[in-house]
Amino acid sequence: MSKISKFIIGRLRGCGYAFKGALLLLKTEPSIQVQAVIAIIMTALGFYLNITTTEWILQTFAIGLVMSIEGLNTTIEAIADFIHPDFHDKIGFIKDIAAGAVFIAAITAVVIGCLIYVPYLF
Ligand SMILES: Nc1ncnc2c1ncn2[C@@H]1O[C@H](COP(=O)(O)OP(=O)(O)OP(=O)(O)O)[C@@H](O)[C@H]1O
Repeated sequence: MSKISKFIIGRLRGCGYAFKGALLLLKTEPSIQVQAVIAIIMTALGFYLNITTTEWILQTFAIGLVMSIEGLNTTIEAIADFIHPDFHDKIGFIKDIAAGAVFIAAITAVVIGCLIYVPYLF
């Protein structure tokens, strides 16, 4: 097999694992499930109010930002629980700052949502 074929097959396999990981997140993580439902509602609202292309870009970016950081937060929690299943201040700190990153992304998404939708609704 040529070098280029091996490279392409490797990348495709990597995409498969990543897709499997995204499905695992959606199937097992309640926070991601809630965010996915909110994303569907916001997408429906976007179509209903016929938002502009720029607004679609911002909304899509905000949804992707929150869900991907939530995925990383879940990963950090899983690693923390695996390497140190018992209570430890440092594990608490690690989990808290990971959750803090999700909070920052979520606030950013709410601000973007308000900037897009407030002018349409009021
Ligand atoms: N092993 C631990 N040692 C110290 N504090 C912990 C530990 N596990 C959890 N905590 C504290 O409890 C908080 C919640 O942790 P947990 O792992 O339940 O996160 P969660 O956001 O509720 O998770 P989930 O995504 O499963 O709902 C952490 O942010 C941390 O403050």
